[in-house]
Amino acid sequence: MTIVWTACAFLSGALMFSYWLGLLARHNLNHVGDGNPGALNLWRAAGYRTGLAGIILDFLKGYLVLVWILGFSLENTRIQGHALIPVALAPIVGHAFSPFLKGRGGKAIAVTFGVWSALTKFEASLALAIILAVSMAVTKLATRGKSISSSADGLQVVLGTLLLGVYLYIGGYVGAIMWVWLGNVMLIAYKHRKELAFYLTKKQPKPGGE
Ligand SMILES: O=P(O)(O)OC[C@H](O)CO
Repeated sequence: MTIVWTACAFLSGALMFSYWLGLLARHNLNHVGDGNPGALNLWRAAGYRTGLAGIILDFLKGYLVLVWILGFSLENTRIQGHALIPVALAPIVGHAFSPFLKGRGGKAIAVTFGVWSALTKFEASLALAIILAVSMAVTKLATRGKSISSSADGLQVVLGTLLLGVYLYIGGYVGAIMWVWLGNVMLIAYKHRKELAFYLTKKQPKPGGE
């Protein structure tokens, strides 16, 4: 049954709501900002109302499918032990490599929040949101309010997801949850590889996503 649940979770994650909302508003997100088919570029292209709808739908496709499969509590879920790992990672993989976009997909930030909200009853998502907010506030202070590069944005997201692991570990999370976190970090780092590469090559990533 794990394969069936993983497939359902993957399919839900693969639904590219922000990209499709962009098309409905006559914008191809591949040509907006950094080309990521996510809610930030939808917001830029189609305004805050459509952008918010994209954030909510991209969040819910990770949250609702896992609540449906796992229930509201991991203690009483039908998915036991390490079977949780592929099921929980599937919505993130689905968004990151969506077959609806020929495997290209997005950076998987919004769906990551949805997944952690389902796994930890919002606790880890709140922690990640606070980590990212503090990191952005510190950066704003350090740069005296100047807007920062997409590389710096990407680095913050990757470091924030890494720090989430420290929070989870200190919070007593063990076993499958920590493997889900590790898989999540690797996926987020891979999807931000061009931004991270800047710190090695000093070449800014070109607009156009992948
Ligand atoms: O990570 P995504 O693809 O959900 O997109 C969310 C934001 O647009 C990323 O900045």
